[in-house]
Amino acid sequence: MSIKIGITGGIGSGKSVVSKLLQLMGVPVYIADVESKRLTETDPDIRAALISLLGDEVYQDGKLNRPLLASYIFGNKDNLTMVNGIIHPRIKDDFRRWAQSHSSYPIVGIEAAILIEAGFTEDVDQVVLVYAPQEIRLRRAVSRDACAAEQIQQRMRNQMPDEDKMAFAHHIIYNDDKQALIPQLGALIKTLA
Ligand SMILES: CC(C)(COP(=O)(O)OP(=O)(O)OC[C@H]1O[C@@H](n2cnc3c(N)ncnc32)[C@H](O)[C@@H]1O)[C@@H](O)C(=O)NCCC(=O)NCCS
Ligand SMILES: Nc1ncnc2c1ncn2[C@@H]1O[C@H](COP(=O)(O)OP(=O)(O)OP(=O)(O)O)[C@@H](O)[C@H]1O
Repeated sequence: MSIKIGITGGIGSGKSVVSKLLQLMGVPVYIADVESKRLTETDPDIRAALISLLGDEVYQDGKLNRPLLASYIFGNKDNLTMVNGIIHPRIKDDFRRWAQSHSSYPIVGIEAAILIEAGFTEDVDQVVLVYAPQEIRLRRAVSRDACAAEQIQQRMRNQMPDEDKMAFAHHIIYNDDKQALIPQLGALIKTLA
């Protein structure tokens, strides 16, 4: 059985970069953002539940209306909780199956911004926090997504502050423009293996 690591960090922290590097270093990583995109479009139970909450327009030509869902959940905590309650159990089941099918690897990972908030920590052995100060995260996310700072800040308000996530982390990878990532990840793999 593999050691399962949960890779987390708020929006713009650099989780995707860290996950890509880990994959290059031989660690398969389940990317929750990508898989949740797949599941929201293919899982009939998720589709039915989202349509009953938001109406038919939440899907357009079979594709999820992402701006509509985003404005529904990021502006209202109750809506966020409801939608998370529909999608997260499915991601958990899917990750369990995926981990089983990758059990020959010594280490596997799951990358999720809201690993801790969504209770995915129960399904992993160790939590790895990718940390960058909030102003760096905001700058990176704004330039990556070419969107307004306010839009990123709205998502940040719906995530636990990364400083609070430190209490749950077994390992912290600093992605703060001061420390290089590859040596930190090499040391992490050595510690885990
Ligand atoms: C709301 C949706 C449609 C917005 O889509 P969009 O293409 O604009 O953004 P994308 O999916 O690339 O997410 C970008 C970032 O937003 C943040 N985010 C997304 N969902 C959530 C959430 N439920 N709670 C807090 N932050 C979130 C994360 O930092 C994520 O990396 C989409 O994020 C979604 O379906 N979210 C619900 C599923 C979920 O919880 N995904 C996150 C798993 S980590
Ligand atoms: N060390 C770094 N140096 C320069 N740019 C970086 C660094 N780390 C990340 N970035 C850039 O910052 C942006 C955000 O990084 P990334 O997409 O990995 O964040 P994330 O934590 O996965 O965010 P999200 O929660 O939105 O998925 C990307 O455009 C990425 O290329």
